[in-house]
Amino acid sequence: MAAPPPADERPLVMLAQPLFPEFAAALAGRYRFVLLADADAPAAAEVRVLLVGGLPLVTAQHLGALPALQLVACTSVGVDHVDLDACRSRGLSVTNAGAAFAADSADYAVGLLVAVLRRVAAADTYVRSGRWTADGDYPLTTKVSGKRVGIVGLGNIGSRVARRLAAFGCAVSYHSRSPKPSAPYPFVPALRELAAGSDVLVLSCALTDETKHMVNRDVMEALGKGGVLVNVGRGGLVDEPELVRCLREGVIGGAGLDVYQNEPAVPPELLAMDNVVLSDHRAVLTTESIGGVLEVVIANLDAFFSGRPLVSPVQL
Ligand SMILES: O=CC(=O)O
Repeated sequence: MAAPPPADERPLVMLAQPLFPEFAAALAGRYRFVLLADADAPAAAEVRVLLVGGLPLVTAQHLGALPALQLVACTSVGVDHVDLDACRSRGLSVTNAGAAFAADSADYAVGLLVAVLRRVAAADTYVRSGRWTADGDYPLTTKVSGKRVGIVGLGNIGSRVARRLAAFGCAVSYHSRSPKPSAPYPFVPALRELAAGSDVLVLSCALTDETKHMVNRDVMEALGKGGVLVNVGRGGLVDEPELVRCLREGVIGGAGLDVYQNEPAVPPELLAMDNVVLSDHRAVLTTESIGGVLEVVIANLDAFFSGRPLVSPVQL
C-alpha cells in the first residue's frame, strides 16, 4: 500500500491580495498561502498571520473574520490602509517594511525637489517638442544648493532626505511629533512655522488621524509664492483641492508629487502645470528595494513562527 503523502508542515499565511510573482515564488517554499477572498471557514479559523502585499484596504471586518489572527505583516512602510484601531483593540501585532525602502524613497524625494526647482521635466518636454530650436533657451530656473528645506517626519526616509540635502548645502530643519535628540537639524514645533522658514517642504511622514490634511491653505500660504511642496508620504497629508487652488493662484511656486488622495486618480488640472512634477507612487520601488522588503517580510514571518521578537514592529 502506498504511504500517505507527508503532512504539509509549512505554516499557513493568509494573503490580503495576490503577491508580486517574485515575492510569491520566494515565499512558497516556506509557507502555504490562502487568499483572503477565497478562504474557507477552516482556513479563516486557523490563520494566525495576514500578509498584506501592496496597499489594499484591510478593514475591521476583514480582521474580525479571522479569530486566531495575531500578526498583520505589511510589505509597505506606511500602514494607513490597515484599520490600526481594530488591530490595537484586538491586541494584534503589525509589521511594516522597516527601512527597506528608505534610501530609494529619499533618493526620489531629492529627485522630485531638483526636478521641480530646475524644471527638469518641463525642459525635457520643451526640447522634445522642438521649441529649443524654434523659441530659444528654456527660461532660467532657481538654484537647488543652499535652499532652506523643511522636512516633515524625520524617520527612516526623512533622515535620509536630510543627509542628502545637507550634502547639497541646503539648510535643513524639521517638524515631527517630537524632537529627535540625535538629529543635528533644528526642530520646529509648528508645521506653519516650518513652512514659513522653508523654500521647500518635503513630506515623509505617516498618514494618521493627526497628520491628515496637515498641509492646508494656511501652511501653503506660509510656504509662500516661491515655495515648493514635495510629497513622497501619502496624498492624504495634503488638502489636495486646496493644493490645486494654491498652485493655480500662485500661492506656492510648484510641487513634486508621488502620492495622491485617490490613487490612481490625479487632479486633471495638475497635468497642465509645468511647475509640477508627477509620478505614480513609485518613490519606494526599485528592483533592489523589492529584494530588501522580501528579506524583512521573511525575517518577520520567521520570527513570528519561531517565537522570536519581530524585526520591524509598528508602534500602535
Ligand atoms: O508608499 C509606499 C509604502 O508605504 O511602502
